[in-house]
Amino acid sequence: MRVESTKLEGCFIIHDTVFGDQRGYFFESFNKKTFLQQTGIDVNFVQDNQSRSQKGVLRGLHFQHGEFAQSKLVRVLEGKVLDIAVDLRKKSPTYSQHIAVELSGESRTQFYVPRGFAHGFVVLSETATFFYKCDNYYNKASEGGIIYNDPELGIDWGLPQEQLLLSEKDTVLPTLKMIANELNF
Ligand SMILES: Cc1cn([C@H]2C[C@H](O)[C@@H](COP(=O)(O)OP(=O)(O)O[C@H]3O[C@@H](C)C(=O)[C@@H](O)[C@H]3O)O2)c(=O)[nH]c1=O
Repeated sequence: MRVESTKLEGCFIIHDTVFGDQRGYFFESFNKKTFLQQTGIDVNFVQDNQSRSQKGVLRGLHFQHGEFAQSKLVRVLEGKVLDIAVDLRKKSPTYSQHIAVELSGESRTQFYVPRGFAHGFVVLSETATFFYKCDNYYNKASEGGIIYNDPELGIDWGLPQEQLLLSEKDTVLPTLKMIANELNF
């Protein structure tokens, strides 16, 4: 496992060590001890999620407030996505900045998004199966979100607007400025 730091403190890109042979391949997709050694984070994942989406589907930008804040280790099993994390930690020097990471079934790259970030992704391939581990349980009442096209965030999602497909809920999310006072990360 090789861990790459990013411009946003606490966000890591993870390249796994893959063993290939005539049967196919093998790799450890998560190892708590190695993860701690390489990142310094003693994470305790309690929930795994999987979703499948067609091209142009944009899920996000999502987070959970307060005691239900979640860190996520995300990856793509099949297909290709552009994954986005936005820093919502008020005291962070990179507050409101984001990072974009391409994840695919082929590269098997993983992305660790710590608590205090909004997260979202858009599907670039015909379909994509997205898988992620979370260190806190889903809690509907704690759900928060930021609109994907917040002009102050200026995220380039890599696809033309007319190709994007969002849930109804995700089309009416507020801008970061509108909810900045409620954030307590
Ligand atoms: C996220 C989640 C949703 N659900 C339910 C609620 C709802 O009925 C259905 C679909 O939920 P959503 O529309 O919120 O799913 P989705 O838009 O895929 O939400 C996810 O988006 C990505 C970007 C994230 O970062 C995740 O944390 C999560 O917020 O699944 C759960 O039961 N458990 C969960 O952990």
